Order: sequence, then structure tokens, then C-alpha cells
Amino acid sequence: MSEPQYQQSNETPSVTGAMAALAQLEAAGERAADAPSRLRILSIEGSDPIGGAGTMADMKAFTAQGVFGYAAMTSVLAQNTQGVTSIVNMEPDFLVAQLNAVSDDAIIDSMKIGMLGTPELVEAVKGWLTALEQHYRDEGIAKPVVVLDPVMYAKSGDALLTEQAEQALRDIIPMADIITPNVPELAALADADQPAADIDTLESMAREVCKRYGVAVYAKGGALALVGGASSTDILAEPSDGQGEVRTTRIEGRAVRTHNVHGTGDTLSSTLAALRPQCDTWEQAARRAKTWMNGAIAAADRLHVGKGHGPVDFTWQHAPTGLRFSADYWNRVRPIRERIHGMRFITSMVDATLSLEDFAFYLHQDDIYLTDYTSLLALASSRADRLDERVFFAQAASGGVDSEVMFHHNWYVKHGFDPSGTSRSEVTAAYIGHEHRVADSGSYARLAAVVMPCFWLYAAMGKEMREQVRNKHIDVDTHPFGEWIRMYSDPEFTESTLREVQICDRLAAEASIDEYEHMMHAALVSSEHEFRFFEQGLTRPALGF
Ligand SMILES: Nc1ncnc2c1ncn2[C@@H]1O[C@H](COP(=O)(O)OP(=O)(O)OP(=O)(O)O)[C@@H](O)[C@H]1O
Ligand SMILES: Cc1ncc(COP(=O)(O)O)c(N)n1
Repeated sequence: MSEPQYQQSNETPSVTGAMAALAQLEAAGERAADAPSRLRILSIEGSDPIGGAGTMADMKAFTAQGVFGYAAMTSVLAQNTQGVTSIVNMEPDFLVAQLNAVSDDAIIDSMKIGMLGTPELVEAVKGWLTALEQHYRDEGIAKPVVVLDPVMYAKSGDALLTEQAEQALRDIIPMADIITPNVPELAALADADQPAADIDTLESMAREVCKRYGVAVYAKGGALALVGGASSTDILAEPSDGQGEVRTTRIEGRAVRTHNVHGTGDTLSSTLAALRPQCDTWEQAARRAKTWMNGAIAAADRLHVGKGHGPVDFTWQHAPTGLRFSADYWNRVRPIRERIHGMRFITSMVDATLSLEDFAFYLHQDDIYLTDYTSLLALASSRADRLDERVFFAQAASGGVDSEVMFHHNWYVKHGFDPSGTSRSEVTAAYIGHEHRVADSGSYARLAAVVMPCFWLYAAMGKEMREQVRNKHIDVDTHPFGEWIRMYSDPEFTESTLREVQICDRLAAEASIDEYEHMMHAALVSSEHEFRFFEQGLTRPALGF
């Protein structure tokens, strides 16, 4: 008997479709062995020693998008976040020598052309690009994507293009697949009297320039984002047919209140050049570029580079280097810390005016909380990947039961309270719920972070309250809440806190940015719960207790 034959005509369309798709995947798999692992993108730009704009921005943006970067320099600039002090433009022949050094040796999948400075440099790039495209056509190599950033001025207002070069620049625009003017550059290309002051005008100018030059236009609206409003919108205008029709799309983003936007335009255009070959449409590439850009701008203020308009953070998706998790947390948690230190529950404890009933309520909720908290410390011990940390969390779990729970019990006995009828408040349940949800992620690092504030905020408070009691010349031994204050200002508790913080720092240093942010979020939410936890001591009537 012969083997069954899978002839196309005998199969249903879905089966044949699936078979063809699978065959395609298999063929792609076979080809992958010879395919380059990275797209290769060329930057033709001027330099920026402060590392925020020009060639340096392009290289960093390429790396952030996972592509390999080549660079040919049109000019060397002495500039920083405050402005440009000097420019040396390359000899056109030397620029061509650099460009040939790349194109004679390697394939270019895409390129970003930025500052071109002089008409001679524009002509040099034009000649080289024309020859390259002809060569690729002859060899059957895919035409590289060309993103042209018509750089005319720096944010500082310094001219980066001579007046004569502007006309030459207009002449090479049709060689680009897309141009990326900012607000003043778009107005210059549209021969408008005034730069756009609102998004509708930006859109109509982009439409006009797209029609005039027959290339797609990505109009950067950064200057409008600075004017006000919550959103920052760019315009994508594309020729929609061969008849001069233009389709526009608004590329929306969040406006970031920052003056650190040096090099945003360069970064956006090089990111587009890196992303376009990875996307099906300009719109897709534009949306991805805008989202990434937004993250980089949002992280810019924390870089602390320069005294003027600082650069964006190209590495915003990596955990901060040089800034420990603990320092980052302590800084970010400051508003919550300040609220805790100033809240009436705490200040009335220090000056001994807090009622014993209020304190007893708080204490019992804390008892309930600690039952879960100590079980989470034990869980952290079981998850720890190092022996010393396993021991630390196991001891912290048993120490918590030993000191805090025993203190609570003795306090009830001493003051004649019987908390047995009290049940878990909503606030307590919410805090415990948060910690359990974080623990359920299965991550040891997040678990270590979510339990951290209960150490650190208490240790900080214990220390400060003890000082305040001392400053009021009250003997902590006779203070009605002295024993509680002593417990959290005790050197042994401080030492445990330090160890817990060090563990979080170690785990954060080894974490991905995603995990780092999960850790940070877990710790910050716990800190907010700590505030509410104290607050409930005074709001318990409203809670129905
Ligand atoms: N404050 C901001 N908030 C959010 N996005 C911004 C902000 N400023 C700029 N952008 C975005 O950054 C990208 C670059 O736009 P921008 O208008 O700053 O370019 P540019 O003026 O050419 O920059 P540069 O000349 O500094 O290189 C755009 O996507 C823009 O929307
Ligand atoms: C080499 C070079 N290219 C472009 C810019 C524009 O960037 P910005 O407007 O942020 O200064 C620049 N400053 N330097």
C-alpha cells in the first residue's frame, strides 16, 4: 500500500494555509543560521561631548533598541547642556571617506542623517547616498531606510546649519523616507511666518510639508509640550497615494514637566531609524519610539548631568546604577515618612497624651498583623538563596514573636485590657492583603522588599521618638509608651533593620529593571499602609470599633 500523499487539492484551505505557514517558518529557521542577529544602523551626525545629543545620543538610542550602530561624524562640537561654544565641520572628502569606510565594509539596514552643517557636507552625503542606493539596487540588497532629521538649531538657540546649507538640505529631503522636524524647523520648511503654537497648526504644517516634498513627516511637538497641558503630541503625516493626498496620525504621549530635554530630537529620530525595519508601518514605529522616548524623558531629572538642559536617560529601562535601592526608596518614601512623623497618633504618643484605649486598639491590630507578618518572614527564609539570609529571616520571624508579641501580651495584662473580642480592621486586612499578594508572585526579592518598611519605618520612628522624649526631659522608663519606644530604638532592632535593608540592596542590584520596580512598588505601597495603620488608632470609631 502506498503512503498517503498530501496533495493540496485534497486538503481544506485552513489545513493547506497552516502547512504553508509552517513551511515558511521552517524556511525562516533554516535561513536564520546565516542571518545577522542585529539590525545595523548608521548615524550621520555631529558630536556632543556631554553625551546627550548628536552622534552620542544616536549610539545610545541604537543600543537601547537592541540594534548595532555605525557612526560617521559631520562635525565635532564643543557643546554641553548650556550651549555650543565651538564647531569644527569636517572636510566633505573626509566625511565621504568615513561613509565609504562603513559602506565598503558592511551592510546598512537603516540610517539616521542629522546635523549636516554646511552645503558642502549636504552635497557630500547626497552624492554618497545616491551611489549607495544604486549599488544596493545592482546587488539586490534591500534599500536602507533613511530618516532625515533636518537639524537647524540646538535647543540652546545656537545655529547648527549655515544659511546657505538650508537650501541644500531642502534639496536632499526627497531622498529620505521620513523627515523629523521640530516645531521651528517645520515652520522653516513650510515657509511659515510663525512656528506652530498649537497642535492643529502643527498638523496642517506637517501636511503641507509632506505634500510639498512627497516624503513622510514626523513633526516633533516637544516645544508645545513645554507650553502646558498634560499631553505631548507629535504628528505623523504620510503620503497616502500618488496623487498628493496626505494621511495624518496623532502620536500621543504624556507631557513631562522637565527642562532636561537636550537631544530629544536626535534621540527620537535615531530611535525611529532603529525601529522602522522592525515594524510594518511608520505608525507602529512612531508609537513604539514615542513610548520609549517618554520613559527616557520621565527619567531625565534623576540623571543630574549638567547645569543647563540635561540629557534624557537612555538607560531608563535598567535599574539605577550608583544609586542603591535603599537610597532610592528612602528618597521616594520621604513624603510618607514626613506624614508618619507628623501624625497625631505619633506626636500624642511622644507627649503622652494618647489614650490607652487608642493605643490598645492599635496594639491589638498590630498583634493580628504580626501573625501574618512573621509567617511572611518565615516564607522569606524558605525562599532565601543564601544561607546567611535564610538564617536572618528565620531569626527575624521568631524574634518578632518573641519581643513584639510578648510585649503586647504583657502590656494588655499590665493595663487590664482584654482584646480577645477585637477583630481584624479593614486597614489591617488591606496591609496584610498587599503583602500576601506580593508574596504570591513567588519572588524572593519582592517579598524581602514588601516586608522592609515595617523594619525601617519603625526603626527610624523609634530613634526619632526616643530623641523627642529625651528632649522633653521625660524619662523613657517612666513614659507610658516608653517600653514601646525603647523596643524600636533598641540597637538590636536597628541591626536587624540594617541587615534587612542590605539584603534588599543585594537583591535589587541583581534584579532586572522590571523586578527592581516591582520591589520598589511593593515597598512604597507597604509604607503607605504603615501610615494608615497608625492612623486607624485615632479613627477607630469611624471604623465601627
Ligand atoms: N516635556 C516633554 N514631555 C514629553 N515629551 C516630550 C517633551 N519634550 C519633548 N518631548 C518629545 O520628545 C521628542 C523630541 O521632540 P522635540 O520637539 O524635543 O525635538 P527637538 O526640538 O528636535 O529636540 P532637540 O533639538 O533637542 O534634539 C518628541 O517625541 C516630543 O514629543
Ligand atoms: C551634534 C548635534 N546635533 C543635534 C543637536 C540638537 O539637539 P538639542 O536641540 O537638544 O541641542 C545638537 N545639540 N548637537
